[in-house]
Amino acid sequence: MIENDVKEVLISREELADKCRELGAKISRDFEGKDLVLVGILKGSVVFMTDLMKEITIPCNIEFMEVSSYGTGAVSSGVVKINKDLDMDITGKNILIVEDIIDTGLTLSYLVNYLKTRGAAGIDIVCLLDKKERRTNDIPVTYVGYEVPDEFIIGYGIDYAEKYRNLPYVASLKEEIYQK
Ligand SMILES: O=P(O)(O)OC[C@H]1O[C@H](OP(=O)(O)OP(=O)(O)O)[C@H](O)[C@@H]1O
Ligand SMILES: Nc1nc2[nH]cnc2c(=O)[nH]1
Repeated sequence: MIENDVKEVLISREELADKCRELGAKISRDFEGKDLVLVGILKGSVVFMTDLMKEITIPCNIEFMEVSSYGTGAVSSGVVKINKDLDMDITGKNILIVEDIIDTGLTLSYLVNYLKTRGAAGIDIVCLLDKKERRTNDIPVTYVGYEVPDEFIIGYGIDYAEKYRNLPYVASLKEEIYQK
């Protein structure tokens, strides 16, 4: 049972559903009349993206990119790699990057710079979880769901070594699992 490796449940499924409703309503208001493209960053954002997009009531395109910097473990390699790029031309579009978690900020600062080179009219970020105390790359995040402590976070799309993405809530992982 994957639940046995959970140290503490940090955000329940009910709280996550409420947060998606709240963020979806704000985004729908703020981007009314604009050419909006949601860009989900695989794989971690997949659950958040799915729940959030159902709460957005204005027309929008859905795109995905896959980038990685963490390899299979708990420590970032420091180098961001694009494994899957956008499928569409984003010239003149308003991009809303949908991320699960911001930690050092390396991934998002790399992505924002990259998307600027692709001719986007505007780039905003919605990030479910913010590990603020770990930030090394300062990056403006337009919408933040929750601040989380500097613990190893899993669940609701977020993995450790590709496991635990299917936990329906956000939790911290027991130290003995990732310090093995
Ligand atoms: O702020 P940073 O220190 O850059 O960390 C945040 C990034 O780390 C995670 O992705 P990961 O590379 O683990 O890939 P995944 O989404 O496929 O799990 C997460 O989804 C963010 O993209
Ligand atoms: N799974 C996971 N990925 C991360 N990437 C950056 N921080 C984290 C974290 O706490 N958990």
